[in-house]
Amino acid sequence: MTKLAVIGGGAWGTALAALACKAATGAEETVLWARDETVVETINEGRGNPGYLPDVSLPPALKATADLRDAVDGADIVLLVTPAQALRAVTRSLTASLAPNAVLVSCAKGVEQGDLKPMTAVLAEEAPAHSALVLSGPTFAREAALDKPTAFVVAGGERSIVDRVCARIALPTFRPYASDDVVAVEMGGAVKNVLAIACGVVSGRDLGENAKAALITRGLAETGRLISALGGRMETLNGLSGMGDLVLTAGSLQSRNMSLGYALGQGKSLEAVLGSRHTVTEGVWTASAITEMARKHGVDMPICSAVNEIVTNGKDIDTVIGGLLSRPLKEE
Ligand SMILES: NC(=O)c1ccc[n+]([C@@H]2O[C@H](COP(=O)([O-])OP(=O)(O)OC[C@H]3O[C@@H](n4cnc5c(N)ncnc54)[C@H](O)[C@@H]3O)[C@@H](O)[C@H]2O)c1
Ligand SMILES: O=P(O)(O)OC[C@H](O)CO
Repeated sequence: MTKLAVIGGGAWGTALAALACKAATGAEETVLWARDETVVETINEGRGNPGYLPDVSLPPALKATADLRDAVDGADIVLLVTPAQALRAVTRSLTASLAPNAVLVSCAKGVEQGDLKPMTAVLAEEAPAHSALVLSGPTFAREAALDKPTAFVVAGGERSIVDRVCARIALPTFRPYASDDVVAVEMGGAVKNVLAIACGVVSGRDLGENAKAALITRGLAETGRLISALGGRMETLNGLSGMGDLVLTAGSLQSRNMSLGYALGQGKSLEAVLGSRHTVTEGVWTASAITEMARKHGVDMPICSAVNEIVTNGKDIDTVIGGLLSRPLKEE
């Protein structure tokens, strides 16, 4: 018997656990850890996870637990699906219970504030004896959980381990692609959340489709500069975890990042928008980390810094947009 544990009972954790359960053969177990006992009870009683994935029924074989040790005990694959800023603390509290062969897969999209660490670097620091992989791509949890066709990337340094994770979770409607470019895969997912906020602001301010296309394209260019500086490859940025996820997230009000930007663009305050939701909007927390990272590596990221001015420093949106538009002319 092998076991896959999913850590985090929010929208994406629940969707991944449901999909992994559907992909399991008879000899494979799937367990979901959620810190909230009510979520655990509701899942185990077969009533789904309505607070995070309304109207999605979960496979009866999916078992949830609020006991972290129980969840990871004997697991050979552990998917970590908490918000990015919580990943270190959660990983630290489960490391001692990991099986020696456990592989850790970050499914969070963000960069740690303060230390400016990508998620696999956090995993490597907290659990150095275990392989650290990343799973990312254009994946709205609800669509994936409803078995709508979804493709994504699993990246890691050792191909046989990446292939093992892909094989365990693959379904006809949930297609993993393997990659060895961990840096580009995780940075593409982290930066797109910040850019999606910018696209939301543009839509909310009614600045037009031309402006949105320009933001997406120039946003990809600045993501590419950061990825190159960190040692990742541009061709990865052109794939599912880069362009694919940016196009998805920046183009849909289903996205929490895009819709937050939209509300800001319409004049709502950040506090009011965040106060009205119980789920994470990663770009708000990653904007400052990306801006600092860019500064540290001497990379020009004007759109991410503009978002940071708005969400971290509370600058007036029109002043920030004016600043972006009055930058010196340059080559593409
Ligand atoms: N929802 C999606 O469509 C989607 C898709 C791909 C990737 N992601 C990424 O997955 C990560 C999780 O997103 P989500 O949509 O599941 O978020 P969510 O807000 O729906 O759920 C977050 C979960 O983490 C738990 N949590 C919050 N703080 C915690 C802490 N300090 N310690 C332990 N648990 C904590 C919450 O109780 C909740 O169960 C994010 O990085 C997000 O960018 C989300
Ligand atoms: O709702 P968002 O903005 O957190 O986006 C969810 C996923 O990351 C889309 O791939």
